[in-house]
Amino acid sequence: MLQDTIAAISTSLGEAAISVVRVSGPQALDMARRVLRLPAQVAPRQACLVSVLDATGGVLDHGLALYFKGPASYTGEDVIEFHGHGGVLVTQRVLERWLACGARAAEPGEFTQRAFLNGKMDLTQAEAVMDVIHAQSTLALRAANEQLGGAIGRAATAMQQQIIPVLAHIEAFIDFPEEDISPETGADLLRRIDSVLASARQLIATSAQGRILRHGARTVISGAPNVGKSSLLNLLLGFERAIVSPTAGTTRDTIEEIIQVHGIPLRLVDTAGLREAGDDIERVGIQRTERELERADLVIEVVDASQPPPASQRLTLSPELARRRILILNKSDLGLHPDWSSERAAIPLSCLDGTGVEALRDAIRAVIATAGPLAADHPIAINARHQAAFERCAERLLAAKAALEHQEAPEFIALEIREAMQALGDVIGQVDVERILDVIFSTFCIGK
Ligand SMILES: Nc1nc2c(c(=O)[nH]1)N(C=O)[C@@H](CNc1ccc(C(=O)N[C@@H](CCC(=O)O)C(=O)O)cc1)CN2
Ligand SMILES: Nc1nc2c(ncn2[C@@H]2O[C@H](COP(=O)(O)OP(=O)(O)OP(=O)(O)O)[C@@H](O)[C@H]2O)c(=O)[nH]1
Ligand SMILES: [Mg+2]
Repeated sequence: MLQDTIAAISTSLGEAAISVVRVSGPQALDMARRVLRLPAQVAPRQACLVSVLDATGGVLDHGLALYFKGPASYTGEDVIEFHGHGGVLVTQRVLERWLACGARAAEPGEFTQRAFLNGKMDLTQAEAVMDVIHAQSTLALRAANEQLGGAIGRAATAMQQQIIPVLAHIEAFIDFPEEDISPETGADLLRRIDSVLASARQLIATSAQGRILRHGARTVISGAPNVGKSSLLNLLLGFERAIVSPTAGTTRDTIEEIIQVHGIPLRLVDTAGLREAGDDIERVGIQRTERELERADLVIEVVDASQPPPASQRLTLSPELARRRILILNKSDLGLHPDWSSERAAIPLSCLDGTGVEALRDAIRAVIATAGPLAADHPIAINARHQAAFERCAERLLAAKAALEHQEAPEFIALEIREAMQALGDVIGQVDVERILDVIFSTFCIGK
């Protein structure tokens, strides 16, 4: 299957200064001799200025060709890159030339999949490639680069290295059924298992941060109509995204935007003000608000603090969510009504003059940090797939511990430990690869 040669436009299609068409596979250089006007000798990794020829020998484009001789390439195969002019039509025509000369259009993620299959990177590194591309904040990018550098793969491998001697030890007892595992040996094995368990738990603890860094912390701005929710969204965004007006019920649908606060990506959701609904549209808007609140990582509750606290209309949040709520006393430029002074943790703010925005940013960072270690001091942040695998590993290790403590048959203990090993292998893509590969690479961009 790896015998064919694939080609794709690796840059995004739209008018740009340059674009890259990338080709990988055993026929890459032969095809290049037909598609490009190449010199007789092509030195690997040396850019040369060439023309792309159409079927009749006419010129389609001029650009730079790069030849990477396998295995010293991204995919581990022979790779040719053509860096041409970044027009939509010209780039598509260049790709068509490669296809006409026998290349196959690459599937999404296929270049990186080949890099993985050829041993250029482990599975966590392959996943990190898309994390780097998707990163929307400094911390997300740092965590992605850490993973691309192999940090998670190394952690999983180190855990496997710790388990291997335990497994070897227990398997030795399978071969000598007359011997029992001595209490000292048992205690030593338990200690080693515990140490791997501790590593697994440490990594699992980074998954909440991982989700926030990859997908953004879902931050719902909510409150009664007209308190300034949309004004706050606009203020945080830095431009007038949402319509602001003195009419209550201006925002009817939820509005989502991504911002970065102290390096953390936030998915900000502006909502329809919560009140007894006036019409059907408003009722649907309010239902959406309630749904958003259910899955929020953070709630910014806005009140008009120039007015006394309303009798009703304040949010009722689950205790869990209440800990992740920030109360904003908006319209502080009009003077704060004294009845709000009992709200000690609340932040006075004005969307008109910008007072309080820094205090809000700091509060957001503090609340997000309660979800787990921040990437700044601990750049490892695992994804949901790694989390599931590390959890499976921890479960199997716990089962192995229990079996060891109850002096069960070594065959049984070994089975549990082998499954823990396999879970770690899944993280880096060592075993049973086919099952997970398609799922991962199908989410890639074409040409990556
Ligand atoms: N033009 C271009 N830019 C790119 C890529 C690419 O494929 N082409 N990349 C692709 O996504 C990323 C860079 N990643 C790369 C990783 C390895 C190799 C490579 O040639 N590796 C060889 C040689 C290593 C070396 O010289 O030290 C190897 O691993 O053997 C190239 C790009 C981002 N920028
Ligand atoms: N004085 C003052 N007025 C503000 C402030 N923030 C918002 N306003 C005004 O309050 C009114 C309502 O603002 P919006 O941002 O539309 O309020 P909202 O909460 O999104 O309202 P709905 O979408 O209708 O629920 C507008 O006239 C804003 O100009 C503030 O900090 N100070
Ligand atoms: Mg609004």
